[in-house]
Amino acid sequence: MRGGTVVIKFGGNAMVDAGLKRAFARDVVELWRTGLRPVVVHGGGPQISAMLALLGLESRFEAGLRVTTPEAMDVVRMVLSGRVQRELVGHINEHGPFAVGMTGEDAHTMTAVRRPAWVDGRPVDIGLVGDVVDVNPRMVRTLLEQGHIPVVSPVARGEDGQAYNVNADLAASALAVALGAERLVMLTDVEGLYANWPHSTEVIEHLTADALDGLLPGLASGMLPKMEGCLRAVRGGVGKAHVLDGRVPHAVLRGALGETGPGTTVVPGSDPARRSSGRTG
Ligand SMILES: Nc1ncnc2c1ncn2[C@@H]1O[C@H](COP(=O)(O)OP(=O)(O)O)[C@@H](O)[C@H]1O
Ligand SMILES: CC(=O)N[C@@H](CCC(=O)OP(=O)(O)O)C(=O)O
Repeated sequence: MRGGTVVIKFGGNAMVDAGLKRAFARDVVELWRTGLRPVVVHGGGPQISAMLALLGLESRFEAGLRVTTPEAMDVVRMVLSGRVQRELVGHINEHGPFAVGMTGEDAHTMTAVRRPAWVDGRPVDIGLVGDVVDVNPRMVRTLLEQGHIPVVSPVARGEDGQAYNVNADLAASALAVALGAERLVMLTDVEGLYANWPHSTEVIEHLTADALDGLLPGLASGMLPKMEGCLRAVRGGVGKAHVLDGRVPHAVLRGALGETGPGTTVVPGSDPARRSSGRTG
């Protein structure tokens, strides 16, 4: 294999459309054919919420993280690795024997500790939510060396053997660091990081790690773990992290191949942020 490793986070919100999922799978195989080594980490937040609702269980988030009871944890595991991952693996494998699904629990790939959410400067108990503290990338590397495309569900194992629900952005980031990935590409359902959201759709196109660090405390909901993931990635040695609109055809090709275009790119270092001329309102 010639190319470097690219970790791609495919968000649950970018996966709501069957056509988009098929197009994403085609693009990932295309990347593999160019010689890159794609690793997919998938989300599934909306799909988990839908299943919880069907079962009459509550969905509640604190600082962008799902409050996860033991009952909810069973549903998270079932939906992520029993449904969302299976579907994605199936779409990729329409093109050949490429994809192999696994979770962070497999071969102790991701070890997590229970994490609180920080709300108004105070820790809040959010149940079985994990922060990845150790990644053993051996299994993922073996799959890559065998010519496979790993598709990883964001569930990690605690030292106690307990399964923990990990935000997929943070799982992708931890894996990208451990693999020494060239890039981390996060596909979501907005054009990138908006400055002053929800009052404006002005995309911040370029951010250094230090500038992003300063912005993090002001970020809300799903963007908080995503940008925290980008920050951890570039500080951990990943060359670039992109947040791109997964609803746009071939966004993943653009991000992984390093072509410029709409979206937010985070790089290591400390220059100021650069913004596009988007709409404000
Ligand atoms: N500053 C921001 N810029 C863009 N989107 C934001 C911002 N703050 C919060 N959001 C919300 O974050 C969402 C993306 O995160 P999330 O719902 O977790 O998506 P994904 O499933 O792709 O991880 C957007 O749809 C938007 O509603
Ligand atoms: C702790 C936590 O919040 N875990 C997430 C895992 C899935 C995820 O991150 O999915 P998206 O990328 O689609 O948001 C959840 O339960 O929704």
